[in-house]
Amino acid sequence: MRARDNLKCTRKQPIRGLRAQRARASATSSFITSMRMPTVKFQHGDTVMGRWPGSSLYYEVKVLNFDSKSQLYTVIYKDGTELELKEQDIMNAVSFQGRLRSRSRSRSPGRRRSRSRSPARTTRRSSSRTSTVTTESATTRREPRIKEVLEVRLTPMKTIPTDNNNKPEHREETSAAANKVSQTPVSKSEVEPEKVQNRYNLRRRKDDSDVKPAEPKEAEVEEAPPVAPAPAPTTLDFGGKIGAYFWLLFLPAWVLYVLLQVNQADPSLTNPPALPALDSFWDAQAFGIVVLWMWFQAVLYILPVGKLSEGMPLRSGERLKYRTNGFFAVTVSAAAVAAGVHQGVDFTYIHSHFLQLAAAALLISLLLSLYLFVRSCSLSPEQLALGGNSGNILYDFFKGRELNPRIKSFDLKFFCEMRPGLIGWCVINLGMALTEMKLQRLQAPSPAMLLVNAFQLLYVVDGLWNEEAILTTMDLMHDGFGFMLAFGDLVWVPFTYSLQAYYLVVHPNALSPVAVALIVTVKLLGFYIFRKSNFEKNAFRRNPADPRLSHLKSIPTATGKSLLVSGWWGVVRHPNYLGDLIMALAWSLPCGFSHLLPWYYMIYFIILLVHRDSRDMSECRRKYGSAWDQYCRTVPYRIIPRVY
Ligand SMILES: NC(=O)c1ccc[n+]([C@@H]2O[C@H](COP(=O)([O-])OP(=O)(O)OC[C@H]3O[C@@H](n4cnc5c(N)ncnc54)[C@H](OP(=O)(O)O)[C@@H]3O)[C@@H](O)[C@H]2O)c1
Ligand SMILES: CC(C)CCC[C@@H](C)[C@H]1CC[C@H]2C3=C(CC[C@]12C)[C@@]1(C)CC[C@H](O)C(C)(C)[C@@H]1CC3
Repeated sequence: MRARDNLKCTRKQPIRGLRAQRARASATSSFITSMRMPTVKFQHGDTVMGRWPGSSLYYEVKVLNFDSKSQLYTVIYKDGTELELKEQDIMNAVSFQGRLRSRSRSRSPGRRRSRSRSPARTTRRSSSRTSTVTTESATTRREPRIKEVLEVRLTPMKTIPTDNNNKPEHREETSAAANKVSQTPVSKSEVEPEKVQNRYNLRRRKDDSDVKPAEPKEAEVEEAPPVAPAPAPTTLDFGGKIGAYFWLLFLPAWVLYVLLQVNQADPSLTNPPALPALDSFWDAQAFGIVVLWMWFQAVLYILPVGKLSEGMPLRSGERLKYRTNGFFAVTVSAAAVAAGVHQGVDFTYIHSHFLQLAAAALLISLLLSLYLFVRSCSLSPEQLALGGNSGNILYDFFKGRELNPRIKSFDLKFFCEMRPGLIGWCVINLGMALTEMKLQRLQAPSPAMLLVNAFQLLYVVDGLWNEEAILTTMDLMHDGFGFMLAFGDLVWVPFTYSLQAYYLVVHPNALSPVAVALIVTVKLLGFYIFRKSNFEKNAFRRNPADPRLSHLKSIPTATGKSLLVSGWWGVVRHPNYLGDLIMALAWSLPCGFSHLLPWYYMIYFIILLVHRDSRDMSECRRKYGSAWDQYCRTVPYRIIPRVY
């Protein structure tokens, strides 16, 4: 199987200052010790070609040190990054060139052409105005200008030829530019980067905080992450295969349970609700309404209104475009709903047919997940998410295989995450407010109901106003689209996040003006932290040189991306989760303390965010190695300062 992706990479982490000199001096002295070892193939000061861990990229490096115990060479890249490499990943520059030449002779020109780099995949570095070096790719450009970069093209193979020692074979080729290398790697390391990370000691050999801003040099202009097609995950999330079976059954059952509970006069764990007859879940009209709603949202999504935003670079270096017209969609939806209310459409139908509407959404999410799974079977490895191709059908069905399933430019994951469920949640809340007025004979919704409606509407509208920010979240960047997200987006979000409003319909809770003021303060505090921190991260990931972030400090990582270590990301490692949790508290408070049910969201959210945080921590540790460890030392708390 041939990869379409051409990868480029430069590193930019200059080592400066006294500590760096000391590090070099100690590296030299330990090298001198190791020089006595007859087995050392490369000598201190040798200029050789070093493979970049987890990829087939080779860079010119200088040998600094050999550690006879670990049998690792410490090498320094031209930009100052120091890494430890195994001998088998270092090549003498002369023999490397020789292999390139012979490889180049053996390739037909037609084949070379077919693998030429698309200009869209050529990225350009931007200089950083933050306090330390930032090295993210920023804009696309047409003319590759770099002289010192080796371009490598990955060709993932299903079978991995290895030599007798189970070591990967290497094949290289030259492309048109003399200094660029096209390679046809078939090594395990490209298929299993996680393992590679363990095998290599991917760490910078000095304290990151020493690194000072560097002016970008012309020779450092281009980069793309040294990435590979999706490997089979070594560790499985969500309790692995057994966990996936469990969640597949548990999640729909849980939705049913809470929806039946909320209607009870005294919802309680010790007071289980009676199960309705199976056929009462199906209602053709309710199904039609859900389909119509999704269709309406799909139409709004594809309208050529609003911005086309670029997603984060994929493993291939490519950046997808997304129509981020969420605010337009919510505005038109609000106008349509207002027109409906005005025309006398009975929105209390939502309350009276809640189970049937939820069942219809569940059916649609199941069908969608099946479709997603089937279409993912014919995909090439680079289109799969890392972690969704374990080989176990049910696990992969649950976790999601394809990273960015699209029908032409219609992005299914983005659409489902941001539109029908999220906007539907607000319509459901409105339906509950109207039902409360009807059942409790009120002229206007109760203050508690108003607060819940207003807070959650603000959350959704803010998400859609800042829709572009979703492109830097875990789901969009890393997770495959499968049952978990399809169900989460279409059933879980609209039908369980609206539970507080549903609860208030039949469980009124009077609030004093002081209580209202306090709850509003909690919400605003949470919202401020949530918005500011998400803004910082999103703006930084999009443009590390953003002048609005000039006061922030960051540390570089070996991947070229940097990590913010001041501002909100210097307070805790997930300040956006902190803000989100505080807001969740403000959503439950209006419902009072008589029952646990309206606190369900808060409890679920703590579990979800703690789990997400730990998933993200392992992913970041895998990606950023020692820079991540340093970030964790600098910012020791995960979500709540001084607590967790
Ligand atoms: N209401 C809900 O049900 C719900 C559920 C889940 C999440 N959320 C909200 O959705 C939003 C997105 O959450 P998320 O889980 O996707 O996580 P996130 O915090 O938005 O994204 C995590 C990613 O940020 C980057 N990052 C981490 N530390 C950084 C640092 N110091 N500097 C710069 N970048 C850093 C890393 O990605 P790269 O380095 O690869 O860029 C990391 O993988 C959050 O606000 C969360 O509260 C809401
Ligand atoms: C137990 C499972 C069914 C869990 C399913 C998880 C999903 C429901 C969530 C995962 C990421 C979440 C998310 C939002 C909604 C809920 C999720 C899809 C979000 C769209 C809500 C609005 C915010 O402003 C947001 C855009 C930041 C947010 C992004 C993540």
